[in-house]
Amino acid sequence: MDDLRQWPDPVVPVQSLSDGGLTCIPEKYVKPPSDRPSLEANFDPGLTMPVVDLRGIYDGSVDSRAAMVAIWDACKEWGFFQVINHGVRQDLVEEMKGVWREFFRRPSDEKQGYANSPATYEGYGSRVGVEKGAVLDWGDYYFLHLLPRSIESHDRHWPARPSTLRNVTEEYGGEVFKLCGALLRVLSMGLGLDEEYLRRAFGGDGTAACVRVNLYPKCPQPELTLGLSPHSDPGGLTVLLADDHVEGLQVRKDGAWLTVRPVPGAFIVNVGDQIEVICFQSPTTVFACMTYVIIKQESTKTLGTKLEPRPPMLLRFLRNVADTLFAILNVISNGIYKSVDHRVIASSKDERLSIAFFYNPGGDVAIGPARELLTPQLPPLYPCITFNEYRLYVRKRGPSGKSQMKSLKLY
Ligand SMILES: O=C(O)CCC(=O)C(=O)O
Ligand SMILES: [Fe+2]
Repeated sequence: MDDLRQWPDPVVPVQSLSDGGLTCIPEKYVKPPSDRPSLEANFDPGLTMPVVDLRGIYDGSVDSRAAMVAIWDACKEWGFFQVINHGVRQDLVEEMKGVWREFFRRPSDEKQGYANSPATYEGYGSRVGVEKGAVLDWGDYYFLHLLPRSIESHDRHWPARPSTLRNVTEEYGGEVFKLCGALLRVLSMGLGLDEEYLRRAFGGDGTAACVRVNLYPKCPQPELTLGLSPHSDPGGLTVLLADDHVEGLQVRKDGAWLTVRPVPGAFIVNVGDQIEVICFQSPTTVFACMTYVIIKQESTKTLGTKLEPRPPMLLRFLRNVADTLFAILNVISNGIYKSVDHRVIASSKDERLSIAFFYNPGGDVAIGPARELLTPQLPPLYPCITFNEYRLYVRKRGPSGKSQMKSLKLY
């Protein structure tokens, strides 16, 4: 059993490395060549993530049907979209960014007083997963539970300074929570389900929410590392407030990594694993997922033993075939909302701040494919397990490094 009370190696905040004025990044942040980002040609102007105006959904002042269709399509094709006129006050958004920037500027000793452990991740941290000697990401974060009240982070996990941080974060969390409720109604309707379906499936009043504030300090060698490794979000829906000035988020689209250009004042929304689990599984998707998992597992097993009886190039080729097959067949099946891999690249120019709000099922709520969407001929693709079990399984795998992060999805 992994010891979840402490990290396997001493944790050094990336901020302290960056402030120290390094010209080279330490070895343990250097990714293997196949995982390194290409810093050019990763923005395709012909392929931009949909931006949806939510005005009509709130007040009926414009036709909301077009916005709903845009959201349904985006969830199937991208797993991501941006929203404008989202109902969260802009001054609150600015305050939220302000208090967290201020926190990260506090003295290092003060921040270390909130250092987190892998048991709950609450507090100030810099790594994910407890695998000893793992290649690390170039980023620090602060993680807090907001809801339900019964698991809201204890007072000791909340930074005392700046003094307005807690109030602002809770108010912001409350507003974004409402936005997620509205979005879940739209997503339920897109599946032909009753509009409260997904909200109920997530546990109604027991629905959970947490926030992860990410700080990616300036990096002297962004071509060798990543701010955040590829992963899909394990929960329900994520609402990301991205930095106004520094880009960094990349989304996997048809096998390529595309850099997202955040629209000013917008949130970036993405579908998490639990929504994909609930969605309808068409036979084509089942076939695609099975093929994908089998090839992927085989190649991981072989790589995992370090025997490498086959040359790594062949394995990489097989993985690419699996990824491509998965992408193509998913497009053909066109029937589900997808939880899509994303990652963050580091920047040599400036630090980047992002605030991810996670709307998750209650920990004890069992999530499985919607029965209403299954027929006897259509077996469910995913097992029905509680979100806590899912998280435990995820955590046991130790999310670090690309292949492990990618294998976190429970098929
Ligand atoms: O910083 C970003 O743009 C993405 C953050 C993210 O994916 C996460 O916190 O799960
Ligand atoms: Fe994420």
